[in-house]
Amino acid sequence: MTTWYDEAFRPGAVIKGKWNGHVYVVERLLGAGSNGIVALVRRGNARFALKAGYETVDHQSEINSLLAISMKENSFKNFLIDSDDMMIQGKGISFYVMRYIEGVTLSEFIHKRSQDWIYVIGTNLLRKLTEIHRSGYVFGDLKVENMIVSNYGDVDLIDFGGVSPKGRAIKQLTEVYDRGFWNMGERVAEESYDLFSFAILLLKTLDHRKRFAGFIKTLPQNRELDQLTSIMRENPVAAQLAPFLNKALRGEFNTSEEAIVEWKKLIAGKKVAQSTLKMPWLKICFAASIFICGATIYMYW
Ligand SMILES: Nc1ncnc2c1ncn2[C@@H]1O[C@H](COP(=O)(O)OP(=O)(O)OP(=O)(O)O)[C@@H](O)[C@H]1O
Repeated sequence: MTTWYDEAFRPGAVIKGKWNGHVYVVERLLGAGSNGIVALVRRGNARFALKAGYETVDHQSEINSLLAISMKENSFKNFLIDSDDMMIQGKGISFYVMRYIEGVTLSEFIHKRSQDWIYVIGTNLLRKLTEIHRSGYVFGDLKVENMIVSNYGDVDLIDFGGVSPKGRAIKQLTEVYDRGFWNMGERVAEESYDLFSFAILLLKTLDHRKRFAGFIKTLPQNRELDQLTSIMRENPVAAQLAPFLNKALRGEFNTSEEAIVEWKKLIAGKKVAQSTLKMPWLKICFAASIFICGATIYMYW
């Protein structure tokens, strides 16, 4: 069965905003989730990610949250490019256009490079959370799938469907990242809610035994913090981060500003292994030296 988006999001399809009149050409689909469908689009020479929502009310609330956190002078400024409606089969579908972020998931990044990168990525992610918290909001649905990591451990958050004003109920969550699931606190939009998910995200990424798939199936009365602390005992990087992770899991940080200070103290002096840093210039020099050597041999032979 074909759906409205198969036609609207096929490569080469043209999407025209009803109100702002901007024209986008679809390059390819980037992904589809429970709230909407995201495509890589082109306007002139620029590339963007365009997200069309399944439910107008939820979609509008996602745009409002994104607008609210991008009001301040922070890294979310200019993330939202356009928001409009498109007409498909006589029906109005709302969409918004955002910066296109090239990168990979945190798990892929750590797998390709090394676990040491968690120190850099953790700092960058805490900075992002701090920016959102300063705007009076909480991210809500922090998880591996909702962030993109690029070259030097830069972090971008995507999917703002869970962003809630502080003090309100959490509106979108993913079980194992949710402190309510672990009986460790309420589902209220507090900075400590995001910091709990932050700790889970790091533990899930560092856990070689992939225990989280099993945690989902456990009965509520059997979910214990000890299941999480066992990961810290087994993984050397998680063990180093344990003082921070324990505090975040127990809700002992009131603010992300407080958390980032502690994080920085803990990771001071930790470096990313040189072998995992990409150094294109080194490869270029190496290739050039081989070429010069080859050319010299050829000329004097
Ligand atoms: N700005 C962006 N740049 C690049 N890729 C993006 C961007 N935004 C979203 N994507 C891709 O599209 C996919 C789906 O986006 P998104 O998570 O926003 O959808 P969703 O319906 O809200 O998902 P979920 O079911 O997790 O709530 C993402 O996993 C990501 O691969």
